[in-house]
Amino acid sequence: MSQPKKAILLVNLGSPDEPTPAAVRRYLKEFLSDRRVVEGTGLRRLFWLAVLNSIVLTLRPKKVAKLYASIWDGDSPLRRILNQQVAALDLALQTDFPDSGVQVFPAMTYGNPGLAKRLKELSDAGYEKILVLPLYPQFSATTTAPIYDQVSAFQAAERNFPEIQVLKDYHDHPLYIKALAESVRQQRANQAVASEQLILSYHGIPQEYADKGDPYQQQCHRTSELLAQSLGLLDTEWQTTFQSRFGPKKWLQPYTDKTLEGLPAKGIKHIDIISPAFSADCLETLEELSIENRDIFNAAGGESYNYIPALNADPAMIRLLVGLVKEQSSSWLTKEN
Ligand SMILES: C=CC1=C(C)c2cc3[nH]c(cc4nc(cc5[nH]c(cc1n2)c(C)c5CCC(=O)O)C(CCC(=O)O)=C4C)c(C)c3C=C
Ligand SMILES: [Fe+2]
Ligand SMILES: [Fe+2]
Repeated sequence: MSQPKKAILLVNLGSPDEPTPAAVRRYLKEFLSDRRVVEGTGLRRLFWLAVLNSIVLTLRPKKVAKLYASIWDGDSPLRRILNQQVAALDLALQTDFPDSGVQVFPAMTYGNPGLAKRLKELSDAGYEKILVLPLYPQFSATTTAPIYDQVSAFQAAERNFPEIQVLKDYHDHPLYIKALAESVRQQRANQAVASEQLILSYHGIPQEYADKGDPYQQQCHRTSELLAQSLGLLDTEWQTTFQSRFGPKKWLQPYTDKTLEGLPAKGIKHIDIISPAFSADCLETLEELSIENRDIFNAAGGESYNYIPALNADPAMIRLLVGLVKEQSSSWLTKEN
């Protein structure tokens, strides 16, 4: 009897197709029109769409295209690393479970390769089971929920569709914490001057979203606590901050840039900084954290600033992904299923 075709979809946020103002504009329009990302109904929604079209999409693409150009590496790092993660997970599964028949594919919530199109392609190609792994360790209604929305919209539009399962989060998964801890230890083993603090900088969300029940902030704090415990850090040796503010509203605090600006005056001049919410390096880490925030820290009197890369396609990340697949769909990995 032939086996049902099974697919694993690794999904990340998305990037523009190229680092040009026109491509960035298309990407930002799709991303920032999502009601999960910028909430609001009625007049608030109309006001946001007016601001988006008249101000944001006029001014931002030119500035952001330059930032993307400064980190572009034949492709957006986020998409290039997603493809590496897909290839590495696929290889690990074919090696460990050669008869499983499971195949791994990339998808992105916004831009290409788009999730909605990918689901339709897999369904048309006869895949009967799909495991969607959003590459967001912490669940947020602004990032993971849009993946659920696209899966539901796809199913709502079809008469018959594959069985689809979506992983909600892995913020406290032992293999995730272990992978983060290993990367901090590796950084610390090689440094000339010992760091005084580990900064855990997460992408922010508007404070209002957290107040209304988004569990993201709590999950970020839990990840930080588990990582600090695993590294045996004292309370004074680490702190959690939030980066990548967008717009004039209050976002989760403390803000990364303001914190970094204040550290040297408190006598903390040597730091390591890691961004556990990003499973792959991207604009927000390679540019904002590694360049902009480094400059802020150094200008305030900081002396060493070590950015610890995202887990990317490191073996520890792939072990985590294999672990997640086993837990979510262990039966897929045997021949009969
Ligand atoms: C209201 C706006 C935004 C919310 C809420 C938000 C949440 C959020 N985003 C990520 C992960 C990423 N964001 C990235 C870029 C990015 N984010 C926003 C806005 C919001 N994000 C914008 C406008 C942009 C684009 C760049 C810019 O114009 O400043 C990226 C990088 C993409 C890349 O191609 O490199 C990632 C990844 C998380 C995890 C999150 C909330 C939990
Ligand atoms: Fe973002
Ligand atoms: Fe940013």
